Parts: sequence; C-alpha cells; structure tokens
Amino acid sequence: MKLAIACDHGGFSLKEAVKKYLLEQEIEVEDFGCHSRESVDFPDYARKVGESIMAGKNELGILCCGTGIGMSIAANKIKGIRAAVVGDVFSAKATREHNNSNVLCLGERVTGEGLAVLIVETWLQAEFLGGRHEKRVGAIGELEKHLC
Ligand SMILES: O=C(CO)[C@H](O)[C@H](O)[C@H](O)COP(=O)(O)O
Repeated sequence: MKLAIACDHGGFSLKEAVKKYLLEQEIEVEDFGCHSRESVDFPDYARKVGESIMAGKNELGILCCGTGIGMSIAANKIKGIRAAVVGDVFSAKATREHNNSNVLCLGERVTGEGLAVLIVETWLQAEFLGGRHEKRVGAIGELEKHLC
C-alpha cells in the first residue's frame, strides 16, 4: 500500500513520528512536507496529499497540523476525498468501516504521539464494511456534484 503524508509547522513532530512508525511497518510513504517548524499554510499540504490520492499515486493519506481540523476542512474540498479528524481509537475504526475515509487528520497540539500512532494503526487495519454504508458514502459523492 502507498500512503501520502504531509503536515504544517504545527504538526511537524507528529508527522515525523507517524512516518517513522509507517516505515517500521514497511509501508511505502510519500512525504509531501513540510520539513521543519518554519511557519507554512496547511491548505497547500492538504492539497498535495488529496491530489496525489485522486491521481491514483497514493491510496490513503495522513495529514498533521495543530488540531487536524484545518487540514480536514481543506482536504474535504477536493472531490473524492473523505478526510476525518480523529482523536480516539473508536473513531479511527469507525471512520474506515462506515465512512470509507481515505485521509486521516491528526492534531499534534491535541493528541499525544503514542495515541496518534495507535489511531494510525487502527485506521490502517480497519476496512470499509460496505452494505448500508455504501449508499451513504455514495450520497456524499452526490453532494460533490452540487445537487443540493
Ligand atoms: O489549521 C489549523 C487549525 O485548524 C492548524 O492547527 C494549524 O496548525 C494552526 O492554525 C497553525 O497555527 P499557528 O498559530 O500559525 O502556529
């Protein structure tokens, strides 16, 4: 599996920790930056990850910022991206099983490194359940077509 990862300055340390974990699991990671604590704008990085997924270059993405919220708002503007801010293990599993989320957003100023890695592990191991959720995820796609 190929995974895209990125952060802003507020999520830099967490991105590095998550990346280290992923590489230890022998998961192929494409790192879109940033690469330091120098202030940057998170939408630029959400865009890089979202576009790489929609172009088929990566299957899933992980975005880290201070809260995870700005990254998720930005990533969800890209058609086909279902980004979820997650701060607990239950939601990590549910957002794959029910929402088929393809981007996980984490907040370094909110979630400790140990929990964040557990969230990543849980999110990657969970699978979309389909069934009744298929129709609902499809309805999200309809919203992207501006039908309402
Ligand atoms: O966008 C965010 C909040 O949703 C991220 O947490 C950013 O990392 C944060 O806004 C950056 O804030 P800073 O004061 O410029 O470090």
